[in-house]
Amino acid sequence: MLAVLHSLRRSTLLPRSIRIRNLRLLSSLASRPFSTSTTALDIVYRRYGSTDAPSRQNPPPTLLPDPVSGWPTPWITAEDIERYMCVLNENGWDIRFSAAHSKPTKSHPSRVVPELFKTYHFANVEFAAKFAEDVKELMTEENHHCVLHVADTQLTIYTHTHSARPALGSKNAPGITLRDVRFAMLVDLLHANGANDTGDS
Ligand SMILES: C[C@H](O)[C@H](O)[C@H]1CNC2=NC(N)=NC(=O)C2=N1
Repeated sequence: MLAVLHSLRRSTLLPRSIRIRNLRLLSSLASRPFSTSTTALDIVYRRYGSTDAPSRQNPPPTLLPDPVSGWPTPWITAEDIERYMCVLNENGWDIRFSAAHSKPTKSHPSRVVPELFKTYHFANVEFAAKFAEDVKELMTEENHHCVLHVADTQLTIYTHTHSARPALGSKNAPGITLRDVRFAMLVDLLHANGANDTGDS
């Protein structure tokens, strides 16, 4: 790494501005511990500064929401979005509005709802299918049910909470709650823990 720094400093091929920017970039990389891959766990820990190796058994105490009890569950608040969504988004989760997975009710046979979703990529169909089975087990453990869409070597997970309500509203309305945030993080931890054997790309 240092050799690269020296060669860049000497190279006159690059305009001075790019040379300096590259040097700053490289020196910052050189000073940081070299990580081979950034998994969900790394991002979570880098953000919260824990040093011990995380695992599903001991997820980061600062970030993973506690299990939520009772229904309807309040929607996530603006503070929740600030605290959780940036990390989830860094880990590949996004939000969309769709009626595809809403649970039909008498008053709403079909309803557009917000849902968290993420697509995982695997080296082959078997790994994708195995991970889908692991996620189904997690659904049972958490008593929280999401939609899995397996397409060849890709697995997309959609989650929202059917029995939910706006934090301060009175009527129930499906939405994204801390149940979904917790579930998404547990799936990422499951994936990060199993990354070596699912061969995900
Ligand atoms: C009675 C049962 O515990 C509830 O219906 C649970 C089951 N799993 C669930 N899963 C999801 N995604 N939303 C819910 O509101 C929900 N409710």
